[in-house]
Amino acid sequence: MTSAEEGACTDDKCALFSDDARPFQNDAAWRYTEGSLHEKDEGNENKHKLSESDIENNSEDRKTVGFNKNYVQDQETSEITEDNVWDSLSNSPPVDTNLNAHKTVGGDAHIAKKVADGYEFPPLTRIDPGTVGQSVNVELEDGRFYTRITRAVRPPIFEIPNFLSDEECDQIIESAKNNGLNVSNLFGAEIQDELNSDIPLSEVTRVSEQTWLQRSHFGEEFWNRLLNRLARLTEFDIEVINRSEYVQVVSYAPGGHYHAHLDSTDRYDLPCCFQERCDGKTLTPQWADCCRICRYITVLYYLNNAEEGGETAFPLTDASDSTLVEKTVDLEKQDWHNLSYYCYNSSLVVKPVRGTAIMWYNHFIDEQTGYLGKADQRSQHGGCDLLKGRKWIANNWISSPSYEDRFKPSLY
Ligand SMILES: O=C(O)CCC(=O)C(=O)O
Ligand SMILES: [Fe+2]
Repeated sequence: MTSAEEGACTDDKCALFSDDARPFQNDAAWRYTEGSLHEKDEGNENKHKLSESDIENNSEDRKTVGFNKNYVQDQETSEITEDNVWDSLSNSPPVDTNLNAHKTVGGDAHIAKKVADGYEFPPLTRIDPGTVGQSVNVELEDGRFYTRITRAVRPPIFEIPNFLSDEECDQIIESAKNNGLNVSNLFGAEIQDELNSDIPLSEVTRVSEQTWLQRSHFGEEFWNRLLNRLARLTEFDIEVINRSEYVQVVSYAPGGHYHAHLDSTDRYDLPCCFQERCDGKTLTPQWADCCRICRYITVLYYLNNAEEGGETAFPLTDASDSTLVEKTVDLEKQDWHNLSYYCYNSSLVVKPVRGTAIMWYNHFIDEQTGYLGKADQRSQHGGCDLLKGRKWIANNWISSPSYEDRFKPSLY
């Protein structure tokens, strides 16, 4: 199957998007797309169409209805209860009997080395963000300096203007269009159920289309350039970047959004999905049962200027411990997940500017092992309603294993 055949939607199933904005020509069936590169789900149909009246109703909802108390937390987000919320505030390792193993072998955990029969993922590091507003010149290519601006400290969130050139943005968008885009799903949950239901569009967790780009879609030269720039930006071994997930390109039409979520998961009893998928399963809801997403860093690229709306919002970033506790218990009483309503109340709101990259950490570092620790609730974020035009972004997630799996090869 060619990639064009894989990644596509038929005309009527592409109806989330207006004709002039619809770049998708080919006609394979809709399928789960979060993490699914090779499989299609013949049965999925997108019955929820984003019409002009939807968009009007959507803004009407925003004005008059307010937050729907029945809103269900994004499945990609870990369940938070009063009992475990304090865990998510600290760097403390999870209560996990496997940790005993770390104690006996942990002495050399911080020495990264190539091993004869494979690769050892190095322990994790974090760039010191300094203070909000701080600007540092970093040499991301030989002789070429970029500005890295601190936008938040907990977690560190950086903005790097002009990280991608206009030509590079165009090339990524073109490759994505050629590859074909499909309705976006959630890790472990079918968005189709929400789209098919009667709930207003503003209550649907994620409304966008996406595709995955591999090295071959970029071409060797562009890929290597990007890899090097990313390695210098993240201060990671180039092999760590190379062993991470493919690049996810996402496109939003007016009314499109992605409510607040974590990009990673917090299940310590499961292997990382970039290293293992159970029984060869490739469709997200299935593999969500048997592996967890391990995205230490998100690097998000804005590929165009969203005409109006479409900001990336971080509702909890830099929140005090007490605010975080207050905001993450009793989730059914919370309003901050729904960015159709909450966007501009968020602690950080980033306007999409073509070529800019934003980068942040989704996990703490486990203090005992130096490897992947708990997910950081302050990294909750999402895309606000796009009001006009079209928004194109790409996610470059930097995957990282647990200490125990540091020798396990990546599937990428
Ligand atoms: O669209 C945005 O600004 C955020 C997208 C996002 O968080 C995601 O795709 O995981
Ligand atoms: Fe995200």
